Amino acid sequence: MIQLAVFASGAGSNARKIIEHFNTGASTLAQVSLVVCNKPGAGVLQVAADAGIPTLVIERERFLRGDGYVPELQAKGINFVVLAGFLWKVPTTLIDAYPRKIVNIHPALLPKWGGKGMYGAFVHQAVVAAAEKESGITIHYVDEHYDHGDTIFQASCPVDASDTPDSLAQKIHELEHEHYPRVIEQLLREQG
Ligand SMILES: Nc1nc2c(c(=O)[nH]1)N[C@@H](CN(C=O)c1ccc(C(=O)N[C@@H](CCC(=O)O)C(=O)O)cc1)CN2
Ligand SMILES: NCC(=O)N[C@@H]1O[C@H](COP(=O)([O-])[O-])[C@@H](O)[C@H]1O
Repeated sequence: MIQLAVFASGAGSNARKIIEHFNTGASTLAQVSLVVCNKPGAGVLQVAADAGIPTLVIERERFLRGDGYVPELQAKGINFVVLAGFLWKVPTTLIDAYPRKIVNIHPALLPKWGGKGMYGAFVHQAVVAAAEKESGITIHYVDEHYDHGDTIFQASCPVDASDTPDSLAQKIHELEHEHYPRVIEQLLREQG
């Protein structure tokens, strides 16, 4: 069975949906066996604890300029890494250890509204301020740059004149929860 590590920094609603998909019998292909977080006290740590999944809280210097915690991931038999609201740049040490095995979800239709500083509410604020007519999600491979890796999947939603960053965030979360677990499963099947 494929062992997934989910990396997250915040509330963990996507992590929860991914855990529900892979760890409650819906999938025999893979399981989430580790949740990695860079923010002590983040909600995703409670999501993991509630699901009985081990957690690893990482430190900035070692992650960004050290070994990227690759030894820990390998010791736990991790085969594939899923970023779900993780807010640090993944270093090349980790990318090189998991080629085409690290994916991310971005809450906009890349290549627009991506890059450094474009995360969480900042994305929705920019999209609404620009009076975009649509937004959506992008699931992509992770390379050494922010939001630059090959696109795997996109889904869109309308942005109405009445939308606020919060109402748009709600629409985006619904798209994420609907598609991310299924896209991961499909990708794992295709990779074989
Ligand atoms: N090597 C890569 N690492 C990461 C990617 C990626 O595509 N390649 N995606 C991000 C997720 N992300 C957008 O989807 C993203 C997250 C955070 C930032 C950002 O600007 N972060 C701040 C720090 C924020 C904090 O520490 O609280 C920064 O770098 O100054 C941009 C995009 C995950 N990693
Ligand atoms: N650029 C990265 C980024 O903004 N990621 C976004 O962080 C949120 C995490 O929510 P969650 O903690 O409830 O899953 C998600 O909307 C995800 O797309």
